[in-house]
Amino acid sequence: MTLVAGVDSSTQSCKVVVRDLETGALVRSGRAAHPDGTEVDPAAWWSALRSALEAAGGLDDVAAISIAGQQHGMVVLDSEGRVIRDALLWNDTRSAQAARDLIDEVGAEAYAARVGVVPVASFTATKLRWLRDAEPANAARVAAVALPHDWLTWRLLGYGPADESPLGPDLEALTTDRSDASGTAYWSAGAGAYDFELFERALGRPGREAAGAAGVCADAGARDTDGARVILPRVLGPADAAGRTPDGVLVGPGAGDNAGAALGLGAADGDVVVSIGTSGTVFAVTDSPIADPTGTVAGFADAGGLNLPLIATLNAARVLSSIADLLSVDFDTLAELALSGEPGAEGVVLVPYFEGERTPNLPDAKASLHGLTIATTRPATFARAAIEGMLCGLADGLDAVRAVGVREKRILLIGGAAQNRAVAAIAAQVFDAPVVVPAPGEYVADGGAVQAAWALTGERPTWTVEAAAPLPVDTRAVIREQRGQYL
Ligand SMILES: Nc1ncnc2c1ncn2[C@@H]1O[C@H](COP(=O)(O)OP(=O)(O)O)[C@@H](O)[C@H]1O
Ligand SMILES: O=C(CO)[C@@H](O)[C@H](O)COP(=O)(O)O
Repeated sequence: MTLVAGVDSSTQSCKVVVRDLETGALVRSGRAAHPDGTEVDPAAWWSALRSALEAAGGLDDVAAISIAGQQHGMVVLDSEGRVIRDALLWNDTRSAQAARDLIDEVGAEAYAARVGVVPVASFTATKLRWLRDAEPANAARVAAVALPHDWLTWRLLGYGPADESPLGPDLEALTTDRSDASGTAYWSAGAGAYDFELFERALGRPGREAAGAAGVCADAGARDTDGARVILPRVLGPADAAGRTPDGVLVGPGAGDNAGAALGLGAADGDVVVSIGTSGTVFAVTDSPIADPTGTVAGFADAGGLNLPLIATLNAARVLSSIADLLSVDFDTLAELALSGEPGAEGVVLVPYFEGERTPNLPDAKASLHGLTIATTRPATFARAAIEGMLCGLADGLDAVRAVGVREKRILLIGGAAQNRAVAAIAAQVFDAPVVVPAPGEYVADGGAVQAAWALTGERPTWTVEAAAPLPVDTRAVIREQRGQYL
């Protein structure tokens, strides 16, 4: 049996799946936790990846692997391959002013036209601008900029600081893929190329694409050794390999986690994916790139050679864990409480902007609870209002992706919180389209396994994904309508 592995290095944890190349059957899996916080030492991800791989039985009998991961995080490396400062994650909003500055300088329409996105605090470019302004000494030391999955792929290939890796700090060996590159705000899915002027505008230093690992690099002249230009990872296509691990395991291109999920689910025309993890996301695979000058919908690339228009919220599964903690209940009891009441939670509305918000773009917002009376101040209304409030943000996201031309036949509901029976049931009352909850699984890591298989064989595998029957559409207008008065 030939085995392939996929990884999801997500915000809260690292998950590994090992699958049979032929049938796609799950053979083994493993996971390890990531630290909390929006600023993380990437060494913690490397350590979690190694633990999760060990828990999944290791790579000795695995032919190929590919790493998908949380998007946008800023990993800055010096010329010795060392991480200069902790990575700023996608949900770190300190670069909100930097985003506004970049838009003032370039213009929202120009950004959308050039790279398919208008900067918000999540995107890598804004974090680089923040670094330039807040930590100029660190900005001056930057020799390469990578995303979380790029950096982990590089480490897995054997690169890193000289005292920590067999192959040493060859920054030219850094790779990324189209999907993750498109979340930087300096790579265009439409053009299939970096926009180096936008990169330089962000960091204040010129950039260039990595030439390829030593001994592999076709164009030795492309290497410039004076370090004047900052290296950006070489962008791989869907079937490309990044290289091999020191033990000979083929390494696929990797992906942003949402693109990974689309691949793992086999999302096709008519499918809109709603993912409820640390982030809430709504996305679809489309033939044409989109450029939304309002910045609501990001024109990302997918991991299969197409496009992935996407909206993201900062407040998703953690809204539910916060309210469950507040009520001192587990997730099953939270579900029971939420389902014990009527749609609309007796007028109680949670606007759940606990962490600021990205859609709508309100990085400094806070959460608020409305409509309480003495009679409605009960665990059941809080539980329902939390789920309804979180889902309403995603329903607005569905409207936004529809507004750029996406037409869904069904919604595929995935991510940790999709396993909550109240979330699935209330989703059928909030959305106005059939909701399908695929079998519980790690679809981002599965996307990594698809990439590994693709890089190994040259063919995209056609594994089947099990899904329950669609939940009947049961839209209750009151849920979204009553919230309108509090936005
Ligand atoms: N039954 C459940 N009900 C609600 N939330 C859940 C449930 N199970 C897991 N979660 C939440 O899902 C999140 C993890 O989901 P996941 O998709 O793995 O997130 P990420 O990819 O962002 O790390 C955690 O915040 C966890 O608390
Ligand atoms: O910022 C985005 C997408 O643009 C997020 O979706 C991150 O990619 C993190 O994902 P999770 O850890 O929530 O899966």
